[in-house]
Amino acid sequence: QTTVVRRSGNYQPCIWDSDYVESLGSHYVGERYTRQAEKLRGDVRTLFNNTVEPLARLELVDVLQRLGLAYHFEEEIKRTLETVYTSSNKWSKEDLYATSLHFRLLRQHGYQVPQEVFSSFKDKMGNFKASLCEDTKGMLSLYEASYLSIQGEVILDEARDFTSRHLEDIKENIDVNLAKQVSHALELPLHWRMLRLEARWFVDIYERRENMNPILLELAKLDFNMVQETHRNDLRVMSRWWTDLGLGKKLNFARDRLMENFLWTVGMTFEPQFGYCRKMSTKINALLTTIDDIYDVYGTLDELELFTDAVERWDINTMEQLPDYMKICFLALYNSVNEMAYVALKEQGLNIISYLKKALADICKAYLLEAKWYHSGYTPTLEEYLNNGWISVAIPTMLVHTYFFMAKPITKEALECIESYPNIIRSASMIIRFYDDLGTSSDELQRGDVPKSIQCYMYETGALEEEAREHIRVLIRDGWKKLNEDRVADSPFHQTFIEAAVNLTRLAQCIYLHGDGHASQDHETKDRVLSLLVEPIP
Ligand SMILES: CC1(C)[C@@H]2CC[C@@]1(C)[C@@H](OP(=O)([O-])OP(=O)([O-])[O-])C2
Ligand SMILES: [Mg+2]
Ligand SMILES: [Mg+2]
Ligand SMILES: [Mg+2]
Ligand SMILES: [Mg+2]
Ligand SMILES: [Mg+2]
Repeated sequence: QTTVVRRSGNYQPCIWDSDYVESLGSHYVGERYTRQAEKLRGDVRTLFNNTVEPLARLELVDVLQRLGLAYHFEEEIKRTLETVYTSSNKWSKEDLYATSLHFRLLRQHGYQVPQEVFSSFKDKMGNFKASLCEDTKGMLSLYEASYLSIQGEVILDEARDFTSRHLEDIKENIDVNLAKQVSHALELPLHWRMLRLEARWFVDIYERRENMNPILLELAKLDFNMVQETHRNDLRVMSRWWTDLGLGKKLNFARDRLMENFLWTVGMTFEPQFGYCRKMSTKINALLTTIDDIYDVYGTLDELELFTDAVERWDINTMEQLPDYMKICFLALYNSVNEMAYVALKEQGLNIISYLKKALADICKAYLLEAKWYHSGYTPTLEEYLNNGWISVAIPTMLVHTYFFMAKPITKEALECIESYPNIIRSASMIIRFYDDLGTSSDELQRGDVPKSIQCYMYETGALEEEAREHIRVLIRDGWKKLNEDRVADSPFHQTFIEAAVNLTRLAQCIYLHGDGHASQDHETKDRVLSLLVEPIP
């Protein structure tokens, strides 16, 4: 019996004490708040009906979206955009701000708007007119609109480069609020931002606007705090589940990150009605995080083969062949996933076990291939790595489960294409693989892990690390163009699921923006948890 030398994740212990999480108070519950919110929503509907000028209506739509209130006014927004779209011939050709706002909102909601609407802002040489630089609001609006581009739209690429370059300079001599919005946008375009974080940030910006509407501000704060309350309730339940499950304590080589696994689900769908989806997705995320560490850090190749076989067979009797640490993980997975299947059978009369089992087997096989590469010292080509990496980043498995936690009803058409992973899942997963590697590969390589996209590219081309990172950032930008196409394409999935895939991509971007926000819980991720889940807006 050779002594097995096992690597360790060197992960920090969990900073969120479960007693603290489970003691998080309830503030915004009860009739008083629901009645107040209802009244304010009525006032906003009146405001909508009294706003007739098309540009003002679009600005109201934009503010409602940024404040996180759009989900209450989907009908009003749909009607507004429909009207604007059918009268697009009346758009002013001179006003860059208005044209960009029209373009961004219509594309965001799936309307086909040609990039040529911006041609009138170019000079006879085909460049964007230098005079546009005086119009900061217009330049900012064009910058944001350019991120709704799909592949091959040269005018929008030029618009992105033109505005990025000039917005860097002009932010000196403009009013402080607008300057804040410019630097916020340059850090990350609106289209890529996590909705809840953006709402939290924009409330503070909106409050300082001279033309702000106090009804919108009051509703934005109240709704944010009431939604945060529902998230806190979901979190408390899942913290209790994780503590009772005891997996984080038993397998102390793996990440114990219940809070972050929950945060992923809030990023995916924040609306109160999707509490079940957040809770079940938290279970899947927590189990996959643990299994990822079994494959990446702890398991020997023989053991990993056994675990992969057990998941593929989905047969409780295969447990006997597993080492103890895998027995408890397999049984936790088996019980949790079968319970999810039970709920679908009870509520919708469908046996979905084969779909869940396939998604789990696919990821274990992807994990195993990476482990084989690592243990044999093989560095795959970037293409080889990515063909496996879009699955091993766990997003396809997570989204297949999310579909079943969200869909009412689960449809035959969706079942037929979910198994082969539709484009929306593939493009979101690929981008998240890139974000994950940018954020986690330095630590992963230190502890010993398969070469990641950055290292594969360096190995294949001889590029330096910074060049390789820049290449990955270009692939992310191109990935978003693909995602922009997939998010509006015909599909058997309802828009909430499509948006969940896009939101997961946005969440990954912010988790990994400054390193491994999933494993290292302090700094950015801690502030985010506090502002999103703990501290109400005063
Ligand atoms: C939920 C997840 C996206 C999935 C499991 C934990 C993650 C945060 C990520 O963790 P990581 O170890 O960086 O994945 P990988 O690099 O080993 O694929 C992969
Ligand atoms: Mg919504
Ligand atoms: Mg642990
Ligand atoms: Mg890993
Ligand atoms: Mg891994
Ligand atoms: Mg990683």
